[in-house]
Amino acid sequence: MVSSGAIQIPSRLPLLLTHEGVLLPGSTVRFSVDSPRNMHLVRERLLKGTSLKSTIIGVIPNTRDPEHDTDDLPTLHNELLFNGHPLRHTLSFSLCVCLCRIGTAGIAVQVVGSNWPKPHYTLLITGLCRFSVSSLLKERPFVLAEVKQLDQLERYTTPQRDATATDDGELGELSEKFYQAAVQLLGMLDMSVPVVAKFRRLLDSLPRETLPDVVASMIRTSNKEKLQVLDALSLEERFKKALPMLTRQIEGLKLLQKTRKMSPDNEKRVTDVQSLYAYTVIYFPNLVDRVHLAAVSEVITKVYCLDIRAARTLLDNDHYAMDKLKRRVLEYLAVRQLKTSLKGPILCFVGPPGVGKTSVGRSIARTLGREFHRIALGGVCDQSDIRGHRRTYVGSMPGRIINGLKTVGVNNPVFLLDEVDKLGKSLQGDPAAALLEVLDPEQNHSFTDHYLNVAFDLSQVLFIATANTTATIPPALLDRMEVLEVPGYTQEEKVEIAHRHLIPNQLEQHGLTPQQLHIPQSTTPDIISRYTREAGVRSLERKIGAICRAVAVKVAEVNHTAVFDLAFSECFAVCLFSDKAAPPELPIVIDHIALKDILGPPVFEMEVSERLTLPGVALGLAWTPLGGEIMFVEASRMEGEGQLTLTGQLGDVMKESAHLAISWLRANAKTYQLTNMVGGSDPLEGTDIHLHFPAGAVTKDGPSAGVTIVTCLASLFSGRLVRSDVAMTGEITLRGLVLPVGGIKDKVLAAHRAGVKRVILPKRNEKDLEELPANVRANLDFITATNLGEVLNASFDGGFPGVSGTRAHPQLTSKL
Ligand SMILES: Nc1ncnc2c1ncn2[C@@H]1O[C@H](COP(=O)(O)OP(=O)(O)OP(=O)(O)O)[C@@H](O)[C@H]1O
Repeated sequence: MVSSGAIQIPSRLPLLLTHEGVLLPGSTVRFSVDSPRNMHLVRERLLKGTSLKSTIIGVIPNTRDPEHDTDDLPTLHNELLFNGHPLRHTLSFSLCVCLCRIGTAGIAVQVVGSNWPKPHYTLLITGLCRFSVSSLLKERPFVLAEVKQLDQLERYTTPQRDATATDDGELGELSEKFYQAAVQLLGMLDMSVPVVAKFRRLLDSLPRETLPDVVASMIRTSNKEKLQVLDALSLEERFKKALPMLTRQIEGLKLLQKTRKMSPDNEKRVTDVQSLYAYTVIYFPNLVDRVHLAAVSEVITKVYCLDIRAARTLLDNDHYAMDKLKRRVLEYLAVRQLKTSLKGPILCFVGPPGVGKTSVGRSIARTLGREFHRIALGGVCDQSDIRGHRRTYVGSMPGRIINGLKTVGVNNPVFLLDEVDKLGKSLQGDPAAALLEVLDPEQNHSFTDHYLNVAFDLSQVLFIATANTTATIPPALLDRMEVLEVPGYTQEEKVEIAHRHLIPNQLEQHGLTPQQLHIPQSTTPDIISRYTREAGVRSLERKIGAICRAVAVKVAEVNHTAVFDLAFSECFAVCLFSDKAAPPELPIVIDHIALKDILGPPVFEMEVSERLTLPGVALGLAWTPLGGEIMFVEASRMEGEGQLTLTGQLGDVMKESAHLAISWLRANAKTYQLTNMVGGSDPLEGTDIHLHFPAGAVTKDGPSAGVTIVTCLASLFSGRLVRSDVAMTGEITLRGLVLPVGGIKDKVLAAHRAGVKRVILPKRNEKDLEELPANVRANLDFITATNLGEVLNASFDGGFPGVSGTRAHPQLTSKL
């Protein structure tokens, strides 16, 4: 059997020396790999290679004890000739043994790595054809050999004359006998089992000459018997070796059926296909596709081998802080590694803009060694954006999922579904409904894009979603995701992020070096507090970019002058060889004055204390999808008829909170000695009240401003100033209770950013404080309140009249 024809395996193959299982052409076998040579082969050939060719390897069965396949084997100088060629290498004993064997060239269709219980890989290999080793080219780090193909590959791919069909001699007889025996075996099995039915169909379409290999790999045979089939180079001999094995299997099944018939309640046909098909997955149709694919596509499937320690280091190197998120991401990756499956919850990172959600997604892809693709979902309101258009439309095209796969060119990328909370809806359907199918691991193995109109397997794609808030994510979609909250950063964290990541990145992007621009650690807090007000670090990054641009101009000017001082030839050399501007003598240091020159006058001032200088102003804390915010509440009163005016774009819930606050204050006016303009005990008598929430263009809603409105009005009616360093949040009831609210972490971070010293919050929110960074907890004084009396007492210096003594609870002082 000499190889001829179009389809050839590579003439040089890396060899996998296996101790378990024998790979026969046409079968698929799972091999566990842990010896040093084989591990090298997987890492350097299968995982690094990107072409289909690099997934073809030679499998040489080695029946020796695996323990002996170590690198310190005794080596022999091999002077054997093999197929007429001298073997020029010094070979280990095990290699000499292996060399005498025939092997099977196969395609690695899957590589799965694990570190538990020890580092190893599991390979799924589909056998293509026999080969013999002509000469060894190298022994380390893995064995590479010059090989000679022994079987033709075309027999699987092109309908051609069957070598045995026309043979009237012994071979024809043998092959017919073998075929009939195979039909008999299948007849004894349960056809309702898909793999049996599939094999029955294949039996007629396969060339007879392939049957011994296929059948021997499927029936119960020992490795020794399979080796005999592998070693049989003549077809006749192969039939002769495999036929007794097949007959034995039939006899065994007959016996089994007989014993089952003897017990009346067990008359069903043999369905124990599992025992018969111990190693086998029939792969012929795939094989045909794969061999053809070799000519057109270089895309292969790589399953990661993930090292959790390396993943941790990578995530730590890329991102400062975010400990909780990083821990959860590592847990998620570790579980996937142990399960070696991709099914699992879809992670959804929820947090304000610029806190690193997208960049963590990018790091995960790097950690897994996969392609990364971001799909922006903001404003998508047509389901064909996800699923594609039907081809009947002019200008139709595939959806974003299929387009993304086309862009990355592999079927297992990390897809970041950015801003799932901003999906729209329109007459053209609901894109969220299409996403349901994409994100459901039970359904997405057969995702159908309207444009392609064939099912596509998305189960290898790792989806990660990001959002600013969960409130607007459709519930069915949210249900399929595991939400990981990413809160904003404290000032100290931002300083660290700036110096570890943002400044070096911006220097790099602007072609500057630390020798040219230096932003001292003492300047960064000023950039953060005076020029940005955000939960994340995106504006901070922009400001640093602006500083870099300004400095780049200076550096370029200096260089220009310097270049003119040079002789022409030197000048030419500078132009040729310097891709970065030459450093000026001293780095340009950005101090407070330089900062003002470059960025202009400060955009934000520490305005809290200045604005709380009149009675009738209080500071609240609000949550928005952009993070926490401080929120002033102002009240004024004038002669009138008890009217309440509310301004500042308030929602219904907030308006109701204002009415509640007024009702509670009127009901408790005597206790707290609150008066109207003429000194009467009903604060609203002959008085109009105007409540305003500044930043009038921004819509505000929610119940959490309740305590702030009460405090603001109490200040107005009593004429006393609210403490200038206090901010508060909490819902109120008509009876004066303080109820818990959401977003505490973001709100407290906002208070901390604004320089507030005391935060009043509902008692039932005390547990949320544990999630705050230690330095924030240490810098703030937390007062937890169960009723409005406690809130008022903590908001005014020296407590609030009427409640002191009776309502000043010792627990008002935080124990944190
Ligand atoms: N903890 C961090 N360590 C280092 N860099 C960070 C960190 N957090 C954010 N960054 C940097 O801030 C920038 C903005 O981050 P990114 O684009 O990931 O934000 P995002 O949360 O996805 O925002 P959006 O919701 O607007 O998409 C990036 O350059 C990122 O590298």
